Amino acid sequence: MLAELDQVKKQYKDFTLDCSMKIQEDCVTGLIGANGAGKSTTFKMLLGLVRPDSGEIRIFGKNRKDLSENDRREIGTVLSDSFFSGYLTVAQLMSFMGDFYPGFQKKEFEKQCGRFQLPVDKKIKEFSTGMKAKLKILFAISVNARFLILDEPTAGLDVMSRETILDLLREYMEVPGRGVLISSHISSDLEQFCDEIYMIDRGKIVMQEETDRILGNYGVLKLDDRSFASLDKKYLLRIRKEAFGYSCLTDQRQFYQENYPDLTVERGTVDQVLTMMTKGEAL
Ligand SMILES: Nc1ncnc2c1ncn2[C@@H]1O[C@H](COP(=O)(O)OP(=O)(O)OP(=O)(O)O)[C@@H](O)[C@H]1O
Repeated sequence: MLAELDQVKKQYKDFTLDCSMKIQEDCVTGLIGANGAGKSTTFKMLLGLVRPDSGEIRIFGKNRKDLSENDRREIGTVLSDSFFSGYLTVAQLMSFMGDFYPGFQKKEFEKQCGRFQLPVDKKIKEFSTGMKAKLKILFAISVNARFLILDEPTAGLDVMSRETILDLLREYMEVPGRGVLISSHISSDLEQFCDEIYMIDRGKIVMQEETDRILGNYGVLKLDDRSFASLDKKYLLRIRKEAFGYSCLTDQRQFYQENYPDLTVERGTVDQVLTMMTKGEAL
């Protein structure tokens, strides 16, 4: 296990976070939720930047305070803008990265900069948003950490740049024993990339599921009032009143497809499932 949050709680004035998660090796774990749902607070607690009020956080099986220097170097994260002095060039930054991160692979990093057309002799302040995002991910990957914690690494990027970054992360995951925790409010990113998805809503984890199971077994039924009244509801997770009748979320799509061939049963996308889990009602 790379990391575990066990009933971790944090209270702000009008916000309560109450979160349990497990992040496994060889697995990309996604945290998805609306703005203000608690994603960044969860990440900050994992990184030791926010102290939880209660609960336990373990990284590599240890409490944060027991992590060795080497353990800490095994955690890669997207560096904040403030880390990069905009007046430096990538070449200048590269020259001292090795002092901070002994695992920094300069040659590989340089190669990747070429591949992603990041000019090493241009000042970072002159980079576009997409170039900066790629640079940050490249740095995070190049320190050769076992565990990457990436809070919205694709935020503000166009489709092409997002794809590039996801490709980079896929390559990173080819080495056994590694793992990534990533958040995004773009659910299609997570759908393509994550093995396991946690959904967070107003500080609570409302669902945890393998992506393959979401895409393979979940579905949304669209029914009028009469069909809804006669429906077997035992496999419904959430229902939502609509103008036409009801939308219902199930994790047994096949059951409804086989037993109600006339019903409209849509394949569950991560986005649909999140919407139903957060806006629908439990039965
Ligand atoms: N230091 C703080 N003091 C008070 N409230 C805070 C603090 N940090 C976060 N919050 C509140 O906690 C809630 C969750 O914020 P958080 O940044 O974790 O959400 P998020 O899911 O990352 O959102 P976004 O997608 O917008 O980044 C918000 O209501 C926010 O106002």
